Amino acid sequence: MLRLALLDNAAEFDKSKQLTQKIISKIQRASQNELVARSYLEVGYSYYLDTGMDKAIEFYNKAYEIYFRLNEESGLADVFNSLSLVYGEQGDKNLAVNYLKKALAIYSKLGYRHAASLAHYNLGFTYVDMGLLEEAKSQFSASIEISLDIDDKLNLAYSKSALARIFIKQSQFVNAANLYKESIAIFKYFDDEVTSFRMKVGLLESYIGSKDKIAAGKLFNKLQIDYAKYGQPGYPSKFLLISARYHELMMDYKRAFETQLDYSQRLLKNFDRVQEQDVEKLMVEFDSKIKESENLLLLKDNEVKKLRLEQQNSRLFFLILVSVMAILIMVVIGFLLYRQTLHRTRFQKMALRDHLTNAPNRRAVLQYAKERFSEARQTNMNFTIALVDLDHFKTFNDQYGHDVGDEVLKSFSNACASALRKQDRYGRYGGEEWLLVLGDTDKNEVTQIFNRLKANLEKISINGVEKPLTVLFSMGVAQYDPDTDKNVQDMIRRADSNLYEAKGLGRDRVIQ
Ligand SMILES: Nc1nc2c(ncn2[C@@H]2O[C@H](COP(=O)(O)OP(=O)(O)OP(=O)(O)O)[C@@H](O)[C@H]2O)c(=O)[nH]1
Repeated sequence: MLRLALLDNAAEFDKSKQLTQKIISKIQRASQNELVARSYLEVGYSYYLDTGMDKAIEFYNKAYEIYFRLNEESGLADVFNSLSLVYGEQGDKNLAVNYLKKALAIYSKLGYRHAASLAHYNLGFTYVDMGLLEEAKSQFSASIEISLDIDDKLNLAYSKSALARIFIKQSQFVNAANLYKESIAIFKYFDDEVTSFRMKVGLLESYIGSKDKIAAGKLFNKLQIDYAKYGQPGYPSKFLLISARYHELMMDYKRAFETQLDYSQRLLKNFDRVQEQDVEKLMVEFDSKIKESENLLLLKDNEVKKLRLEQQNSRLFFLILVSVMAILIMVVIGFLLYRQTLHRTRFQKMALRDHLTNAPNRRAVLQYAKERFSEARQTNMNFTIALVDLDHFKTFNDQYGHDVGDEVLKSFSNACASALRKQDRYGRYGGEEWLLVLGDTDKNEVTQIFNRLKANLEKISINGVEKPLTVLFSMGVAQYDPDTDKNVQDMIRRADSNLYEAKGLGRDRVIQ
């Protein structure tokens, strides 16, 4: 199953399909028990990642039949959750909502509060897509309430920022600003500067909305420095769009125009990368909004003519007015383009997070590793990857139940977040397997990171478990070697074989 996950991540879908067939034939020979149902879920998820939605539904339904026969409610809830993802992606939002509600009812009944808060969160986003903002608000509020109760800081921060976004849509800028501030404080606590930056852009948008020039000015200056650090070159960052609105607020129309133009050009380049289907949809809406823009242009044109008659001597004034009109049109067009991409960007973001631990998922961390790899090839800089696998993790599930196993995974994610340095990233790679991507790091520093992580996992308190638990893990490391590594998968294979060796030598160690 882990091999299947590795192939999915490496986008080696042909091999993944062969392996899938093998798993299916083995499953068919095995007895119809819970393990089989879990395997169907995994195979379904593999098809989902490869956009084989019909096959994904087929396997989720097989898992459903077994869980239904076994009367295994938590399994049923997982199936509903998975189905909601598929239908949400296919655009059937009503069905996605129905499945999420069913999963939520079960998680609430069983007291799986973490899973319930995530289901509220996902429901909130589905409602936003359907334009049901009040329903979305109550889902995000419920997610906030549970996250506060179970002290899940990350989910709390994400839910608050989602709620803030709705307040912005409803022009309740003071409420939005307060929520963004609370959310920023949490991301700072986790040292997550990149997400903090995104939230601060939301805060700036709130200040601009409430026309608070002083607060907006201070924040804008800070964000310009952050943008140089955390912005993606060439990408149509939302920060640019908000910057244009900021300059407009400050009546610096020239900069507003230039920034808006820069944003629009990046956005147009980005269109090449979106699917044809998305573009068609965008164009339909774009056309109708262009007509609105033309009407606006006509209106403004009349105004200009009138002003020209009244102020024929004032050439300068005329030029300023034309500039303002151009900016207005660009802002309207930019806003429409932004609305289209927002939808897609949010789903992309959700697709990059692990639902259980809130950590980056395997797709996200692998993408990051690939970027670091091509950077290292071009600049000859060093970088390191490490595969981490929890030791005897199955015994946590067997001894204390699946719920405690989930908590152990969350604790491991939190331990990673505090043990790693600013230049490092991590993500959940498989069930209890994690991938760390480390910046320029020698062997000694790898050992230090291993020890820091180990120290963080020495005494973990978990609700419902009397004594603190100690979580051990094994780590396999690979340094980038320009002579042998042709792609990041070569490095992962070497790290995997070191991990295998660490396990063979008795676990609880790092091999590099
Ligand atoms: N609670 C919980 N368990 C999971 C999750 N994903 C995978 N698992 C379980 O993790 C266990 C992994 O077990 P094994 O692959 O045998 O490995 P292990 O027990 O960690 O032993 P070693 O890796 O050999 O040290 C399986 O029982 C899976 O069911 C999850 O999201 N939550």
